[in-house]
Amino acid sequence: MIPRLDARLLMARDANTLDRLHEAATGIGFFTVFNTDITPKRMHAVLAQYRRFFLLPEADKIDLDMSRTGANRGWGASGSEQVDPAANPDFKQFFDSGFSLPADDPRSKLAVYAPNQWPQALPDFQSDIEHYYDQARGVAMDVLRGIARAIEAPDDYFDQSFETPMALLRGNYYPARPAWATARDFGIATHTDYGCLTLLATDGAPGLEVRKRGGGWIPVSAPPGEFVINFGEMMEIWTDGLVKATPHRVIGTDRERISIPLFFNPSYDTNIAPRGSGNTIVAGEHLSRRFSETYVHLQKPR
Ligand SMILES: O=C(O)CCC(=O)C(=O)O
Ligand SMILES: [Fe+2]
Repeated sequence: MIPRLDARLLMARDANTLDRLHEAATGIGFFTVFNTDITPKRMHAVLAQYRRFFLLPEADKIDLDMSRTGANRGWGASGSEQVDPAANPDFKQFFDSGFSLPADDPRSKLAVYAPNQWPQALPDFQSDIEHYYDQARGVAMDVLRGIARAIEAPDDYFDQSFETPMALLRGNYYPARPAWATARDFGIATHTDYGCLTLLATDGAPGLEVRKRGGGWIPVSAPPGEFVINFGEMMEIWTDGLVKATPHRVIGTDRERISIPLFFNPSYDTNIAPRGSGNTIVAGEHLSRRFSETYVHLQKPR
């Protein structure tokens, strides 16, 4: 049901793989890729870094708590994000890092380019995660070049929009579903991602479910080294609805789970209005609005 694509064939512009990419992007909005340059061994090491972080005592994480620092970098405690206004805040924890601009760049004051915040208790965490961030962006850009081809744009159509990407790398930690959880409680409630493309690594534990057109849910899982890819709201807008931003969720099981999405968002000033429409929709404004709707500490009283 969810197509599995070979990254090597995608890079080689294999016709059948491009056809399946087109079908996945314009249909279910999800697929997986294997055979990228990021090996399973590398992925296990990155997953282990995030696991170490999440298992730190609260006292080692509290200084990085976004609801205290106001930054959108660092630690999000359980209950700090509410992606669906009809559900309770998510019970997952997360850790965010992303693209920072040098202090002399006027855009460095924007929250989407804020400086990263790293845990002092884990000496190798920063370098390992920064390295993975570079690797993951490389894979995401390769897939976008395939998408450009699939929507009959030049292969490098998206490239210039990702020179200073608001790309956010997140580690999600889902504990086993708590005993107190009700029907309104989720690891992450139903949502669409905000950006262009999400490259998701997981520890292999099941939990992710993708909404089918016409209703129902499809479970999706991938072992370390295989990536789940989906598209976000900006891509759906940009392609005038051709590429689909599909709702998805994690209810949570009796097992803990770690997932690592790279939200591959373009540069702040990118115009994501439909190609050829003559309109302007600023990517950074869309992203900032979605953050202010879903981060509990930024939400306005309703
Ligand atoms: O953990 C997952 O499988 C999905 C996470 C997700 O949808 C998100 O962080 O936006
Ligand atoms: Fe998501």
